Amino acid sequence: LSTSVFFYYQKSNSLANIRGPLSTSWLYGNMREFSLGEYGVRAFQWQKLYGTVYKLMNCFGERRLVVADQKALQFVLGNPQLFPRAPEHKELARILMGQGIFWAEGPDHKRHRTVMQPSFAASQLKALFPCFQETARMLASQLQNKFSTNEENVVEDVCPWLHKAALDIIGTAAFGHPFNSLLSDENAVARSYHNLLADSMTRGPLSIVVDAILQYMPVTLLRLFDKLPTKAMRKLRTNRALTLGLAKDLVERKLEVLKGGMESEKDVLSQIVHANVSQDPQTKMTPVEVYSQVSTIMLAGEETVANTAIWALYELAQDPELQDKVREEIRETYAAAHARGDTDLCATDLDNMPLTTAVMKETLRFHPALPMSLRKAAEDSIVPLAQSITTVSGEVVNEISIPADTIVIANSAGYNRLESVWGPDAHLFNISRWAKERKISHDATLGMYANLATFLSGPRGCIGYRFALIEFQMFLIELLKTFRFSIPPGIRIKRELALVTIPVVDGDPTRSQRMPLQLSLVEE
Ligand code: HEM
Repeated sequence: LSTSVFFYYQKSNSLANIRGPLSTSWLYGNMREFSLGEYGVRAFQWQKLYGTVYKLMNCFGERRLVVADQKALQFVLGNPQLFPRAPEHKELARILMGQGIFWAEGPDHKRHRTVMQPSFAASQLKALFPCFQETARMLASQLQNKFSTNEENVVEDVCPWLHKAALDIIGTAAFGHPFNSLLSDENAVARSYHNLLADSMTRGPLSIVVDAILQYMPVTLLRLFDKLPTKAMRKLRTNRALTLGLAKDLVERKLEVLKGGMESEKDVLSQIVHANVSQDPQTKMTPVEVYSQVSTIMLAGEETVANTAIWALYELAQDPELQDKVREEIRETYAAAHARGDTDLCATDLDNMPLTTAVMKETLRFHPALPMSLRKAAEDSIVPLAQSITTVSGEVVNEISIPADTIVIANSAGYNRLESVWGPDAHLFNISRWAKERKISHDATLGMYANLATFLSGPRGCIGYRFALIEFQMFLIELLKTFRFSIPPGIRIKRELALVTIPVVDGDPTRSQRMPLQLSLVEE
């Protein structure tokens, strides 16, 4: 305890000169305003007031650092050995996804990444294009079934549909295993992912305090959390057991294909299993690690893409003119494919749709699925800043000292709204910023795609971002080709945080994930 108190005061002193909002509560600090209610409202106000790096009070007076500065983010995310995940967050990753790449740190993470990275290469994913296409079409066709004869429009919550479609794509493209969840609810593994994060990541004052207490617990005690008899933990345990069973079957099947000398299938997992078999015994992943990649890919790949596509539909539903323009681009792309003698689009057609791509980039900027990621300083560091900040004492500084044990909140949502990078309209959803003629500041580029922090950056940046982009684009193409979307009268949607940002209908006491949209059929 005395060591904790010593480090706590040491850390408090070094961060004392960084500005930030006053804490109104010793118990909650600023965390209720930061992470509860409509996500982002307060955080963006604070960023405007205090700059791209500011200090936040967590529970019991613990200070955290919120970082949206490009250079500082590059430094923190580019040096995972200096800024690993905190032990309690690593444990949460284990509870959710097992001992896969998301959980692994240091040389173990490098080992996982080396085996897995080639399976997510653009050339590999191109071969999987038909899986993306078929599922996106099935999604549109199932939604079409909601229209009974003569009905001009229907109001439908699009969340379950996008989640099922995202799961089905993971099934076929990532595992070569159809879940068919768009067709029926019979698959138990698929069912266990339904609302998994929204239901298990409780969003309330208690979760803030519990999260703060966890960091003072030894890992052995943290492990007991997994055994808690709560509804949320039971849901997570069931999900993990079912996914593990599936993972074992899948991996065994893929190993048999290899042993039988047959050509390996194209799906991501087959490629991973294949790559792992050919690895040096020192760098191979263990069977448990390979199984854990199944739950990791399921969770990391399903919730994120589904929510991103849901937010894109929300933005398009508010802008019928933009929707028509995108629909026209889709129609032209299909017409060009037919004109060259193809019956269908091919993967390279996706690269020639500037308007659709602009909608995707702007959605990823404006609604990052994971708005922040937490790291813990392993040692004292001096971190450079792209934009200087003014300290409490009035000094203007272009580097900051981050003491060991500080929790750093890598604020991707904040970076994606920086006026210095995105212009004075950074807080507006405006796809024209992606037009070629409008120059976006790239003083210090960040991220894996379009200078966005949405997929983060560095050695732990999203391994599946290319997969996500193809999937997202195919959803937009097939849905906009078939439907016009609008916001039903009297509905206001707000954004809440349940590890990922989810839509919630304002005033809904259940605060469940919902996005009711009005759909009408596009005339042929
Ligand atoms: C719009 C969709 C997506 C977004 C916004 C997104 C975002 C992210 C972010 C921010 C991280 C880093 C998280 C952290 O370190 O705290 C990450 C990691 C990861 N993502 Fe994605 N992701 C998306 C889609 C996907 C897809 C489709 C897959 C797989 C099919 C995937 C697989 C992964 C994996 C395995 C990691 C862990 C990488 C590592 O630790 O080395 N993601 N993603």
